Order: sequence, then structure tokens, then C-alpha cells
Amino acid sequence: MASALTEKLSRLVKELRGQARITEDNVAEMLREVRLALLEADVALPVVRDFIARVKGKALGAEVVGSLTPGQVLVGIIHKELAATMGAGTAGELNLAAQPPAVVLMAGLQGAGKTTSTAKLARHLIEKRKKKVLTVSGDVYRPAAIEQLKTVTAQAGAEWFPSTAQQKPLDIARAALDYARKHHFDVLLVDTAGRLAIDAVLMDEIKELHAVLNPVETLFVVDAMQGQDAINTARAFKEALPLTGIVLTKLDGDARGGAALSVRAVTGVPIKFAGVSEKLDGLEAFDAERHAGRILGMGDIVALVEQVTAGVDVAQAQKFAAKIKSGEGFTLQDFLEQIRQMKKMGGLANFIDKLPAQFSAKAGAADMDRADKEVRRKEGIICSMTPTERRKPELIKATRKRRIAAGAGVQVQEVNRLLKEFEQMQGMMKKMKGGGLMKMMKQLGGGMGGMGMPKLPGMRG
Ligand SMILES: Nc1nc2c(ncn2[C@@H]2O[C@H](COP(=O)(O)OP(=O)(O)OP(=O)(O)O)[C@@H](O)[C@H]2O)c(=O)[nH]1
Repeated sequence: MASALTEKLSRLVKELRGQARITEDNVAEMLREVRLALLEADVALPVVRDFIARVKGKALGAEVVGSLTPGQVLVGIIHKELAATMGAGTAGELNLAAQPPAVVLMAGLQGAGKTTSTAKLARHLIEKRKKKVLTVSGDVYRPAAIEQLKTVTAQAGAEWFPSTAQQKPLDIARAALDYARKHHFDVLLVDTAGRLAIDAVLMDEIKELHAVLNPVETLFVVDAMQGQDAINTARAFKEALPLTGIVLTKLDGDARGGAALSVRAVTGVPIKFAGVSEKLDGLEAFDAERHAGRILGMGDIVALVEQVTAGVDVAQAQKFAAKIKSGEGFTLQDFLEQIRQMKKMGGLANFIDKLPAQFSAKAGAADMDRADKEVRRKEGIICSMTPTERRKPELIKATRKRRIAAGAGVQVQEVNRLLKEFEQMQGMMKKMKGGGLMKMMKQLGGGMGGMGMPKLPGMRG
């Protein structure tokens, strides 16, 4: 699904080339695709409509500057708006500004991941914020839930306040609060009873709990896999409680995560954390930018476009192009500068990190690390050569090769390999002529294969 959309968007971006303005006509098809993508990602219809209208408002008449195409500008606007809608820059921390204990109330449907998230938050607060944390369960309807909280709290290294199915949730809450005060806990995390669907009785109960506990954070825990239904659940909880944030769980599942957009739009509160595994360390600050890319199936391709444009020295690229056209040829010095351009763009690992999932999944972190190291070794070898040798590598004889290798701290075979690769590349560069090089510099990732960079798994070099 993701790749189909990416392909469609890339095609539309290309078709829009050479137009100076974004108009209703030239972006209609693109917005239609984005609309479909959002619906397929399970974003609720009213939220989609509203979003598309806002993007249109921002895009129409937007100036298309520099070498960008209207399509690229539009992708940028869509991506930014999507991230902003999900609350870019607001995630990551709990507000604990209260007379201790700061109370955090966890609310949500049964199975949403409240208990797991409670323990994850306890661990987070202990490790990252050095807090003394107490947990308590108000789920008197399911004794197993109380036991579950006891187990995961121990795993998180926090303290658990006992409760039983015979008690009333309000009594449990008061007792836990009292205990937390007396024993100087910084934070009291309150797990509540789950409900399979919105249930008036249980909703009243959580409202009362809220009144007694006066929490500084009331978190709505919602399962990312819930899809379209998430909007109704979110609306009901928003009406019942003054929510302060959202924990979006199970983002490691296959859901495209459209629920994030819906719940954020309906509640108006930030998505503070994302659950990314069943384990207690599977909690992350929610990254709206990244998630926007996930919904559109684009990876962080927009950030990548910006990075590439910012990192590549266009003047230098033009100089290379002119050089090759004039027949001066491509030297090892040029090659060195290409390597440095690559480093300026943040290295291969960083680059791959930002590609859409269908590419980056195939290129593991270890591969990228290896590739980055190889690039650095190549740089070391060329730096150990004299300027003349960089222009005329054919002058490098066996003794010099050994010295160069020693200077770069590598084996002689590596010097030989680099010279051979360079020779092949020179041949290719001659065939490509200047225009090809410029194109290569400009196209995403297209430069790597031709610049003697290691081939990346899953990428067409
Ligand atoms: N993969 C994955 N699984 C999760 C995540 N968060 C929770 N789970 C799993 O989801 C299931 C339900 O989680 P719970 O924490 O028991 O949910 P709950 O909301 O407390 O449910 P009740 O206690 O029944 O109200 C468990 O099997 C968890 O391990 C997550 O971020 N990723």
C-alpha cells in the first residue's frame, strides 16, 4: 500500500514539473490520492475532509521557488500539515508540576494497553526522571488485572499499592493517595478498569476517580490498531474527562496509524507517547514528523529532500559537470570531494534512516554502519596521497601503495581495490558526461552507486 502511494505521488510530482504555481487544477489529482491514503490509513472521514481543506488553503497560490516543482512543494505542505495536526514538537514528557505526589490517571478501553503503559511510564519516570513511583489498580472488575499490574510494576522497579476486587475504586484511590503522601512518592500512576465499549456506569466511575485524585495528567490510552473506531472512543473519553495527553499503543503492529490523526483532532490534546512493543522499554516519545511519513508511506522523504538540498554544494556540482564536459576528467580529488559531500549530508546510516520503509527495511543498521566505515576508509586512503597522485593515480607504484596504506591505517589490498573502483568509475563518468552528473547529484540517492559508494541492499544503485 505504502509503496503504491509513494509511486503515485512521485509520478504526480514529476507531472507537475515546470509549473510556477500551485493551482486548483494542477494539484487536484494529488490531493485525491492523499485523501485516499488517509482513508486507507484509517483516519476518520471528517478529519480527512478537514485536513484536505486546510492543505488546499495553504497550498493554493503558494510560490514555487528555486529548483523545486509544485509537486515537491505540495508534498512538503502536506507533510508539515500532517505533522502539525498530530502535534509536532509537543510530545515526550509528562507534566509533573504538582504538589507531590503528582497523580497520573490512565483511561481507555479494555485491552488498549493501559496496564502495560502504566508500567512503561513507571520505568520511564524512574530511569529518565529519577522519580519515586507508586502504581495502583482501580480495576475491581477483573482481579487478574490487579495481579498483572503487580507483576509489571515489579519489573519496572516501582512500588505497587495493593487493591482487591472487594474494594470500591474510590476507596482504593483515596488509600493509595494517602500512602503515596505519607511515603513521599513523587508520582502515583493510577490504572483504571477497562471497558469493552463506552459504558455509562464506568464512565461515571472514572469521572469520580478524577474528581478525587485531581490528576495533573489524565492520559487517554488508545490502540493504534483500532482504526476508524478510535474517533468515537476518543470523543467519548474527551467528553467525560479533561484529558491532557494521549498514549498511542501498538504502533509496532501493521496499522498505518491513522488513528493518531483522528484522536489528536478530536481530543485536541498532544500524543505524548507511543507504545512500540510489549516490553517495558517499548515506549517512545511520539514523533509526529516521522509518523506523518508513516501515514503517507513516504518515510522521512521530505526531510531527506531538505537534507539533500541543504547538503549538496550546487556550485561545486556544476564545477564537476563543467570539468567533465570539457574533457578534463574525473580525478581522485573530485572523488574525495564527493565523499565529503556525502558526509555533509549526514552519512549513509542517517540517509537510509530517512528512506521509506520498503527501502530501509532491507538495509539494516549494521550494513549502514559498515558502509559508513568504508566511506571513511576511502577518505583516509585518498588523503594519504599527494596532489599529483590524486590527479594521476597511474603513477602510484608498489612502494607508494604500501606507504599510502600505512598512512591510512589499512591493508595494501584496500588501496588496490579503491584504485580499481576509481578506474571503473572514471570510465562511467566519461560516458555520462556533465549533464548526467548534475542529474545524479540532484536525484535522491542516485549519486551513491555512481560515486564508488558501497551498494546498499534493496536499492537500485
Ligand atoms: N505489540 C504491542 N503490544 C502491546 C503494546 N501495549 C500493550 N500491548 C499488549 O496489549 C495487550 C493488552 O494490554 P494491557 O496493558 O493488558 O491492556 P489494558 O488496557 O490494561 O487492558 P485491561 O486491563 O483489560 O483494561 C497485552 O497483551 C499487551 O502486552 C504495544 O505498544 N505494542
